[in-house]
Amino acid sequence: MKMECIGIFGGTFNPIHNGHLALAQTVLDTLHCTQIRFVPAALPPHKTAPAVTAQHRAAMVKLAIQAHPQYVLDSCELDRQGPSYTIETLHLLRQRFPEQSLCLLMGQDSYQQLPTWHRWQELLEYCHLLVVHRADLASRLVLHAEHTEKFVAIEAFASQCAAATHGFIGYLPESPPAISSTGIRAALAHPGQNLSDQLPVSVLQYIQQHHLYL
Ligand SMILES: Nc1ncnc2c1ncn2[C@@H]1O[C@H](COP(=O)(O)OP(=O)(O)OP(=O)(O)O)[C@@H](O)[C@H]1O
Ligand SMILES: O=C(O)c1ccc[n+]([C@@H]2O[C@H](COP(=O)([O-])O)[C@@H](O)[C@H]2O)c1
Repeated sequence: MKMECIGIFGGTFNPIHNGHLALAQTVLDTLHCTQIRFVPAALPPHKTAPAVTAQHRAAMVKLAIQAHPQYVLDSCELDRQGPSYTIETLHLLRQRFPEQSLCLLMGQDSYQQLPTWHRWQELLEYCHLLVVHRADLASRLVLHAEHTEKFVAIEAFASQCAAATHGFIGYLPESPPAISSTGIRAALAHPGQNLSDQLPVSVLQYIQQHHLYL
């Protein structure tokens, strides 16, 4: 029998953009997850505290995903104090979903930084890990030595996500568009630019209504 697979997509989402949404759609098409949980980081561990509050960032995620029945806003990191360590989020989600397969999603840039994450070697005890290629990153995926035995080709990875609760790594070579929140923030600081191909209109309207990123 196939196991339910839940995608976990953490990010600063400052703001959420079409690259994030394309990543989620590619994952849905590949893994047949029943849901993807978008988890905005309250205090991203490796970034300076965002000027835009976690509440605003979460509200933009909610708007961006509201029309998609398989996308869920998970605010669990907003309820915690201190840095938003992913291992703590996974611990919580594993308690909430003990029988399901959990798959942590991340872009290739995040994966290359993984050894700097809090208790990173324990991540695979809680979830699978799917790394998605990032078009604006020239280099190819460099697997961490600790992961070589856990890495499987994408077809086998999709099968493992339907058979095991955690423990495998996969790589999706299809790139979402080369969009970044950094680029969007820079563009928003110069009003008059057309960003409608980079983020949902509802998010753009929210940004304008609340005078964010000026
Ligand atoms: N265009 C993209 N292609 C592939 N992965 C992406 C893309 N944009 C973001 N991601 C991934 O989504 C996750 C959350 O990203 P994040 O919210 O930090 O957005 P970002 O665009 O990278 O932000 P910033 O430019 O502020 O660093 C990270 O794992 C990141 O690698
Ligand atoms: O747990 C950690 O130590 C850790 C370190 C860096 C990043 N993360 C998580 O990785 C996700 C993407 O991070 P960022 O900084 O690219 O938005 C987000 O959910 C962060 O909380 C987690």
